[in-house]
Amino acid sequence: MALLFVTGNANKIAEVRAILAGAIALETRALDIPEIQGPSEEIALDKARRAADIVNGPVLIEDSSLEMNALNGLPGPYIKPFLETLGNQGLNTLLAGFDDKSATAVCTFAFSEGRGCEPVLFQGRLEGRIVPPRGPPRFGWEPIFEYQGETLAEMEMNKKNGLSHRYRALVKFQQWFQGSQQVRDIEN
Ligand SMILES: O=c1nc[nH]c2c1ncn2[C@H]1C[C@H](O)[C@@H](COP(=O)(O)OP(=O)(O)OP(=O)(O)O)O1
Ligand SMILES: [Mg+2]
Repeated sequence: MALLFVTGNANKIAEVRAILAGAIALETRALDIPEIQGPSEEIALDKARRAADIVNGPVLIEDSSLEMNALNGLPGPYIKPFLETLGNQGLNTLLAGFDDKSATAVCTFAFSEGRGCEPVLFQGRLEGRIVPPRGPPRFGWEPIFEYQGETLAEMEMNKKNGLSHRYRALVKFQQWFQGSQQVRDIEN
């Protein structure tokens, strides 16, 4: 049976499909679920509970955040409204007064078995730095997040999908999910 990935973001779907490369069959549903305030982990747990309530079955969701170290981790999970309001140039300006441009991209997946089931979390982190935009504006803050000399926007998709915060989180999820399916096969 296909796993339902709930997100309103088409770029996330494309990346998750490319990273899983068919290892887990995926269905998707575009729901824009309200997000609480708080740490990424709490946001992801709450998003998964709401998604499981809506679809009344097993769901996978993810929450992405961008932590700027000079700002003690802000914007963090609030990166989406910051990006929408300031743009990539404005996100650079936030760090204008600091020498420390380092930042961490964080991807937190949450999987719930269904209504009333406590979700399980899987997190991946990628450390880089914030730079003036370079590369095509394909997806979000890719043009300003530099990793080993290249912005994510300058990278080949395959390369990003083999090292990203999302890849690192999905490796953990895939290992856990396939293990839990095997246990189920033995039990059934
Ligand atoms: O790899 C990435 N490279 C560049 N930008 C990225 C990436 N991953 C997320 N982003 C952006 C999209 C959104 O502006 C924010 C996360 O917000 P976030 O709430 O997790 O995503 P969303 O609302 O677009 O979709 P969803 O329906 O899954 O919540 O960071
Ligand atoms: Mg969102």
